[in-house]
Formats: sequence, C-alpha cells, structure tokens
Amino acid sequence: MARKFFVGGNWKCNGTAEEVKKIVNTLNEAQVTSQDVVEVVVSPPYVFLPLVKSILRPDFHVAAQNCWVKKGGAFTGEVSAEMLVNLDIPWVILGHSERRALLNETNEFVGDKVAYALAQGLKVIACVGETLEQREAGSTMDVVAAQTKAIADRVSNWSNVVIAYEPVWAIGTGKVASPAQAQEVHDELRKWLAKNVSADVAATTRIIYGGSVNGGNCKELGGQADVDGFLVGGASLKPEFIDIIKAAEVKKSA
Ligand SMILES: O=C[C@H](O)COP(=O)(O)O
Repeated sequence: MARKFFVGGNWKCNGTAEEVKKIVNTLNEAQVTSQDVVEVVVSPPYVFLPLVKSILRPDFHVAAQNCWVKKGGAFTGEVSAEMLVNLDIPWVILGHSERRALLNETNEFVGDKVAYALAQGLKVIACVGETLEQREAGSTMDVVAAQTKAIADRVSNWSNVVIAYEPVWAIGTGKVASPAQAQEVHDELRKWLAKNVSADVAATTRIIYGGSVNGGNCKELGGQADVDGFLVGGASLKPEFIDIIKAAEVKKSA
C-alpha cells in the first residue's frame, strides 16, 4: 500500500486570532494537490483550534500540539485527549522536541501519551530526533530508536501513527538536514520498525521530516524514497506552505 504524502503545519505558540484567520484564508484560497495525493493537517495553538476548525477548508484537518497523558481531572493547565475527541479534533502532535527539552518530557512519558491518545481515537504525529551533540557523538540512530521503542513498547496498532523525524539542530535554525541525511535516518528508522515491530508497519507507516523545511528545499527532500512528507514550523505560517504541500507531486510523478 502506497504511503500518502503528509504535510503538517505546526504553528507552535504563534499568532493572534486575526493572523490565524489570515493564514486560514490563504490556505482556503489555494489551489493544491488533490487530497488523494496529500494529507494536510495544521496545528494552531489550543485556543485557536475551534476557530480554525470552523473556517478551514474541509479537505484540510487540524491537530492539537499536545494533550495530557491520561484521563482529565485535577491537572491544571492541561487538555485531555477526550476533550480533543469531544471537539472532533482528529490529530495531535506528541513528543515534539521543544516539549522534550523545555518541559522535560521523557521517552516513556511520550510513549504513554501516544498510547493513551490512540486509545481515545486520536491520530498521532509522534516526534523523534537527535540533538546536535548526539549527532556529533554518532548516536543519532540510538537516540531515535530509543524514542521510537518507548512508543513501540506501548502501541500495537500503528495505523493512526505518523512519525516525524525532526533533528533538533535543524528546527528553527535554517540549517536543514540534507536530503541524504534525512533519507539515511528515515531508512534506518523503517528498518528498525521492520525488525522490532513488523514488516507491514515498516512499509505502511509514514515517516515525515521536520526541521527548516521551506518552499525551496521541500521538493528535493520530499523526493527521497523514505521521506513521506513534512512537519513544518516557521514556513507553515507563510504562503510558501502551499508550495510545500505541492511537493507531494514529486511522489505522484515518481
Ligand atoms: O514541528 C515543526 C518543527 O519543529 C520544525 O520547525 P521549523 O520548520 O520552524 O524548523
């Protein structure tokens, strides 16, 4: 089964209601590749989720940027998976490196969140990736494998999981991984899934790349055999996000 190209826009902690409406208008007016070829998901900050969902074109979907690790309750400041399901929010991003680094989310905690969110019926964009220090120490694959293992240990059905490989050193730095660097890790990660989960999960799970993707570099990155799309930060706030969505065409014509 072919893996449908996936482009996610992570708006992070950015925007006012007016700015968000402007971004959505731009997306709504754009002529993009058919949804048979690409799946597009945008992830505004929590407070804007209902607004974005209500005005966004129907062929694009929304994602939350996080959710609580278990059932809601006395967890001030948190939003539960059940609440997202209640509002018909189909996707959630979990384990983003900013949360791992700044909020001390461990591999196990992220694994628990992924398992809980999936069990509630959410689809998950699960983020993994190494720091510059780890890459320079030659431990990229060990780090990525450990992060993925914590998910694999807790999840049996991978059909609603997209893995986002996001090298930390490429996030928001303008220092994008080369197509060969991205392909190498995606290929290794797929082999890891084949060995440790199943050949079917390895063949069907989308592994997308994130880290300084823009309108200029998306086609070459997207043309790599094991790059199934992108998780885009900064450029997803700009009109060039449309060009990144259109990079799905490189797969269609491959
Ligand atoms: O979730 C998205 C990534 O953190 C990439 O962000 P960036 O495109 O601004 O580097």
